[in-house]
Parts: sequence; structure tokens; C-alpha cells
Amino acid sequence: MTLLDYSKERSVAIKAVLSASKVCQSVFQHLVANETLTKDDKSPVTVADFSAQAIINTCLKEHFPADPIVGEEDSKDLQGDSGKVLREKVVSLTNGVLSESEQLGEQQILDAIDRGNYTGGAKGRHWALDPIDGTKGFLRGGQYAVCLALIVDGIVQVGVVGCPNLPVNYKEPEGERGTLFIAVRGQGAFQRKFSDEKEEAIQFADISSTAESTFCESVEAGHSSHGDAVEIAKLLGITRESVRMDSQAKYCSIARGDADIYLRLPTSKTYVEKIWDHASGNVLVTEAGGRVTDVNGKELDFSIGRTLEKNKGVIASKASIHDQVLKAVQQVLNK
Ligand SMILES: Nc1ncnc2c1ncn2[C@@H]1O[C@H](COP(=O)(O)OS(=O)(=O)O)[C@@H](OP(=O)(O)O)[C@H]1O
Ligand SMILES: [Mg+2]
Ligand SMILES: [Mg+2]
Ligand SMILES: [Mg+2]
Repeated sequence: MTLLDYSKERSVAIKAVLSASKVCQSVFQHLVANETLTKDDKSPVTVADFSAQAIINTCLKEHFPADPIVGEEDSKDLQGDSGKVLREKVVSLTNGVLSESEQLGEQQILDAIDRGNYTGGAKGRHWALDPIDGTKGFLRGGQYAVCLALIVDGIVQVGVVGCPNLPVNYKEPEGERGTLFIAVRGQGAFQRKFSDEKEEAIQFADISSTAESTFCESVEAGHSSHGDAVEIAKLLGITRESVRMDSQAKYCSIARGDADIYLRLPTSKTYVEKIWDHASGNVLVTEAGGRVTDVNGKELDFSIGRTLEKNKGVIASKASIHDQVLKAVQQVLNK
């Protein structure tokens, strides 16, 4: 049996995520209010979401033409007369970060976005892409993340997360921003600056009890119950104030020890989590010495399609305290 090292997937994913992160940064600088659409589920989507998906899917097609992609966005809102204004912006922004030889026509960009329409599943390989995770964070100048993962036979093997607004060192919040996180299953977790290829290994903080830990939680109370988190913190003896941020930057933050526990506590009976919101973070946390389950203690199942239909909520923490955290979560949720 040949052992797959995924080195090509790793380097292509890094290149794609960095290039898409650049388009997001450039859009933010030129952001105008009417460039934001609201989707059926009331979540926002911007020109940057579309451009980032076009760039990454084009890069994946070039290097892995046979690989299908599960991407969050589709080109529906860019089609026809009603989509003309937005479409033209997406075309010019996308080409703005591509070199002369890489320039894309309008149809190529729409087709690239729609390469993300794969249904997912348990067999073979596919990519999971969230071109901007935390679009609300992006719009408010806070944390957001460009997230790309390779799933093989239902297991996440490679995860790359670009966090354009995350300080390289959380102890220097005013220092350089733009941090890239990289993990390959069985090969550890790493971070690097956007500006420098040098990587450093990362791991969870060295805590010995939950009382020493800090929560990292959603900004939006509608995405994770803040009230339940307070109750759980009490049970775990946590006194430190929670860190709140949008996006999978939460997985990145705990993986490098800025905080310790990420809880996504169900707020509705009907919301189903999407694979692109959790795939890269899953392998990153695991490789940094953490564990991820849902609130029932089940591993996240990436093998059933575009959603995590079989799971409810997410608990990510250092592996050694995970059982204790899970127990506290269940105690509060079962009340
Ligand atoms: N009701 C509900 N419950 C849980 N999750 C939801 C819900 N609605 C949306 N979403 C998804 O949340 C993604 C953003 O997650 P965040 O962790 O950034 O949320 S938060 O803004 O910090 O609260 C967000 O991802 P993006 O659309 O990529 O920003 C959505 O996929
Ligand atoms: Mg979205
Ligand atoms: Mg998302
Ligand atoms: Mg998104």
C-alpha cells in the first residue's frame, strides 16, 4: 500500500486559500453597502464570497481536475439581468488578484463557482469549501476565515484555514495580522504568517484542569447559546471571560492555545450544520492535540453529504479535558 502524504494537496490548498484571502482583503477595502446580498436563510453573502469561491475552485480544477467540490456558494444570484451589477464586480475583483495569464472570462467565473455543487458523500475524495466563513465578521471588520478541506472516504485529511484579520501572535493584538493554519491527518498542525512561508507547529495550551480554561464562542447568540455556555462554565469552574469571534478562527484559536474550548450549542431544533463550516477546523484541532465531537459525544460525520445531519452542535477542546466538558454540556442541555 502506498502511504499518501497529501503534500501536493497541502501546497495547492495553501496557494488557493492565500490567493482567495487576498481578494477578501481587497474587497473589504473597497466595500460598498449594496454589494451585500441576503440569502433565503437571512445570512449575508458578498462579492468577496463569490470571488473567493471562483479563485479556489479554479485553482483546484487546474491541479486536481477530477476532484469534486462541496462549496457553500452558487452563481444563482449572479445570473441574468438582475445579477449583472454584482456579476461584473465579481469578474473584475477576481481578475484583479489573478496574474495576466490566469485571467478568467465571465462564464468561466460562473462555471468555477458552480463547480462547488457536489453533493458530497462517503465514497472517494472531495473538497469542502467555505470561501468566507463568518461573512458577518468580515462585514464588521472582525474575524472571518477562508476554509478549504479535503475529505477522503468521509474523513477530513487536509485542512487549510486563512484568517486575514487574526493576529499572528494573540499576545500582540496590534501586531501583524493574517495567519494561515494548516493540518494534514497524522502530520501535526501548523501556522504561518501570510507574509512568510516559514511554518511553526502549534498545539493546545498546556492546561491541567478545566478551571484554567477559556471558552471561545460565537459572536452571534443565534449560532450558539450564550446562556447555556454560562451554565456550563460554572460546572467546569471557569472564571475567565469567554473570547467571542466569528468563523472557524475559533478552531484555530484553540488549536494554538489562545483559548481552550469551542462550544457550538444548538439554538434551534431545525438548524443543520454544514460540512464546510467544520471540516478544516476538525482536522486542525485533532492534529493540535484536541478532540471534536457533537453534544452527544459523537464524532462529526462528514460522510453523508453537504450537511452534518447526523450531529447536533459541536464541542472542541483539548483531548484530555474533553470527557469532562462533554459531561458538563450534557448536564446543562438535559436540564
Ligand atoms: N442558526 C444558525 N446556527 C448555527 N450556525 C448558523 C446558523 N445560521 C447560519 N449559520 C452558520 O454559521 C456560520 C458562521 O459561524 P460563526 O461561528 O462565525 O457564527 S458567529 O457569527 O460567530 O455566530 C455561517 O457561515 P457563513 O455563512 O460562511 O458565514 C453559517 O453557515
Ligand atoms: Mg454563508
Ligand atoms: Mg461558514
Ligand atoms: Mg461562508
